Amino acid sequence: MIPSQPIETDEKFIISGPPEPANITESCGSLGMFLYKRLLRNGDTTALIDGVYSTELQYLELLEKAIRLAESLRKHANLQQGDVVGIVSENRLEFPVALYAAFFLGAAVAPINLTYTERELNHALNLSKPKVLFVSPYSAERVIKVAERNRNYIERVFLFGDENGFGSSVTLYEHFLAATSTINPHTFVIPPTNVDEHVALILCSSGTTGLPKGVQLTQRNIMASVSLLSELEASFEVPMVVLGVIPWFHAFGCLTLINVLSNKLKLVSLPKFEEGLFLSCIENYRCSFVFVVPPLMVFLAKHPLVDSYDLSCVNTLLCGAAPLSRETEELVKRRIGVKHVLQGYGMSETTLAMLVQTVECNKPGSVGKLQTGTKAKVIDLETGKPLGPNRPGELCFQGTQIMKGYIGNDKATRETIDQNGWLHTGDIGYYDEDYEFFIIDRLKELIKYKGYQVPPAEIESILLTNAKIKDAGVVGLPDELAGELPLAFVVKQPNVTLTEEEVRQYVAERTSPAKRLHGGVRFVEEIPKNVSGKILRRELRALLKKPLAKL
Ligand SMILES: Nc1ncnc2c1ncn2[C@@H]1O[C@H](COP(=O)(O)OP(=O)(O)OP(=O)(O)O)[C@@H](O)[C@H]1O
Ligand SMILES: O=C(O)[C@H]1CSC(c2nc3ccc(O)cc3s2)=N1
Ligand SMILES: [Mg+2]
Repeated sequence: MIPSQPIETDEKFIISGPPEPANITESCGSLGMFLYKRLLRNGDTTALIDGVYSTELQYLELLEKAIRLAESLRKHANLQQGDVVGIVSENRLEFPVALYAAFFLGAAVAPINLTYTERELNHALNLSKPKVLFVSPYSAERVIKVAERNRNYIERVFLFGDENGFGSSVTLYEHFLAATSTINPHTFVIPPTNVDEHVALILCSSGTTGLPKGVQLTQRNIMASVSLLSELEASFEVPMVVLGVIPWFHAFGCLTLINVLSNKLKLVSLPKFEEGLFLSCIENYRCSFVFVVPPLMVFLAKHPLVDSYDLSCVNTLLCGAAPLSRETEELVKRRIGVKHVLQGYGMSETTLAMLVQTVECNKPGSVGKLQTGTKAKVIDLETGKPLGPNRPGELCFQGTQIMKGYIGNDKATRETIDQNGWLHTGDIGYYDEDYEFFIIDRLKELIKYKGYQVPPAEIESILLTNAKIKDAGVVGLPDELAGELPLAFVVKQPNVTLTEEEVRQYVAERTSPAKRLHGGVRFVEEIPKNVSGKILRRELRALLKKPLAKL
């Protein structure tokens, strides 16, 4: 039977981003040389400012310290190309020195969350098996305990800061750095590598849907991601002073740090998010560009403290890592007068953003268009066939930012990257006729109500528009008849009265029947989230199993 319509070829619905800038990597031969050249080019301008102590690091100082540390690691810690360096620390000026020293030696870096418990630290360290560890005083006690149990691969522990309260089990980073005070940065040899094979970063995914995975990013992945800010920078009318509060042990923060340092920008670092410190840092250092995650946008939209600071210096907020509603975006724009809120979408597995809005393309609620050197398709959840515009399905990507694979877990790698090199994200979204993408939610987290697939993020965004609600998290309450019932955990604003019926009514007036809170409302003190701003819905589902507190 001859089809009445031309059969839609798969190729028709493969979307390609702009070509990658010419020979971005060929001329360097290694990530180390690529980064070395950019630090050298940036000269003695300020690279980093510690937002708490106001100490500064110039680009050439960073280069000289990183080279000296690399030489010390090579000479006195026997660190070689292909070894792994662990960094368990908050954002502080020694972090990029250790990061770049490892890159100059052709070693891989495993940044690890310093707030991890001993159990989590043990899991993360056994993924990457670092030969040497750099630790912050804030995490040293726990890390040293775990390191002592893993001396079969951890040979040295270096301590940031200027006091060593841990005896001979650690070496002060400052003393180790001083061990080679005379090295000439211009004579240090950075070995060539195979940029496509050589692992540069081993990142822990956020652990939102289970135990964090060890995501291996190659040197090419990192180099390919650097173009993100160079393109954005070109379109900004003000010099970019970037606030770095996103943790550098996470993909979003670490790759943003490398992006900033590769594009001659100035980064003000904060060790963690504290409301007053965050706002005073923006005001004091006149930060014009702030990377944020949605909880920080909700803070800027709703917290009274924001009115006590002058944030008129902020030109652009660049938000990602979790769903951001257009309502929250509008509230922030109106309240602090920021010129641009640009969303982006990425995964640890995609190095940095795959999709990012620009000044020219930023429809409300969209996460923007495809990055350079990247292809995308949206596939039907049943058939796996690529879909056309405005048809929701699973987002899949190919390109120079796609990870090498999960360390020590070929099975999980094969389940994520298919035999044609497509990375299956597990995220549901669509693209419109202008090829701007919209994220709906995670496949794993959709609530199945009577055959409908209800995205929790959509109900959460509606709840956040209620002035009496400070935060919200929505999950499915298991139900024999319906499958699951949408249920909201709600944090009230201080000193407000709000009843369950009011909340149910508020949502019912704004949604179709399937998306209403058939499972009810639970008032809680806070919504559990990880440091990259994602709601830990598995912890909310665990609360459902606990008996309701007696009234
Ligand atoms: N702009 C965005 N809008 C909605 N979701 C986003 C956005 N950016 C990132 N995400 C979510 O974050 C996920 C990537 O996060 P990350 O790699 O840090 O680990 P995770 O997927 O949260 O945790 P794990 O893989 O360990 O369960 C994406 O798969 C997507 O679900
Ligand atoms: O979701 C995550 O955990 C991380 C992995 S990297 C990433 C993002 N990267 C960018 C870069 C620019 C931007 O505007 C948003 C994001 S989200 N998200
Ligand atoms: Mg994930």
